Amino acid sequence: MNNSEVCVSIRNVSKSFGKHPVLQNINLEMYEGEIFGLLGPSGAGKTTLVKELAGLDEPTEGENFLFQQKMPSLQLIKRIGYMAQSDALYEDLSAKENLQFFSELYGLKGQKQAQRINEVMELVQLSGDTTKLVTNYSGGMKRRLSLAIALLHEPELLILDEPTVGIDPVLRKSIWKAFTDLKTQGKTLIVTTHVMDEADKCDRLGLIRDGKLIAVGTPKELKEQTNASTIEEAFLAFGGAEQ
Ligand SMILES: Nc1ncnc2c1ncn2[C@@H]1O[C@H](COP(=O)(O)OP(=O)(O)OP(=O)(O)O)[C@@H](O)[C@H]1O
Repeated sequence: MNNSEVCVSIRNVSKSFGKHPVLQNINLEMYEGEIFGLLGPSGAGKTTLVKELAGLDEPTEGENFLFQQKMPSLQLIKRIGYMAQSDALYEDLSAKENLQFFSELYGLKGQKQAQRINEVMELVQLSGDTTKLVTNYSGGMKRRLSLAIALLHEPELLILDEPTVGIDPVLRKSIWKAFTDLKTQGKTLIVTTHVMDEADKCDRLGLIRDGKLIAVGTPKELKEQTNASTIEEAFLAFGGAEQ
């Protein structure tokens, strides 16, 4: 993995909201073609960090680089797919109309647009509900539609903030299968999660607590370093709080 190209470089990044430090001197590199998991309890700073990586916020100190370019960068928008923690969907439109709207933003038109909409809806198993209004979607369906939107323009880097919240275990499994398929195609995925069995599916993990990166490594390395049999135990041994 370390021979791969660096895709994301987080350099001395700190972030404060007023006097409240939320990220404290984070240094981290992520490589092309890996699934990198950011794991930490609620309020640890995961969303704040991935928002910066998606170009939606900026650090108070330090710099973030994606594909060797400093963020935020408008040029990189087409290369990134971002799925926010709360779904940013038009409730009064159908799923298909939402997808068409976002396709236009990315310059996807005509036959290519129709093809991509079919592909992503199949991937998230919503093909039968394309014409339904989003307001009539369940929470899990909305999560899946948000994921479909993030995938529309075939981005090289996917930044997914708790992508499987509210999704049942069976579908969660198939979504993780889709993540590993995307990785096989050479995509890079950054996934924030609280869920320990998801953490185990990542190639590498960054454990975050109170805005600090307390450990980085493969799930196996993190468990071995702490003599732990589970990621949860490893997290606690590194000084993390209860999940
Ligand atoms: N715009 C903001 N203004 C003030 N404080 C903020 C803002 N955004 C986030 N915070 C604070 O920053 C801290 C980290 O929040 P963040 O959402 O990054 O955590 P998280 O690890 O993603 O948590 P969760 O898993 O619950 O989403 C929290 O204390 C939160 O209240």
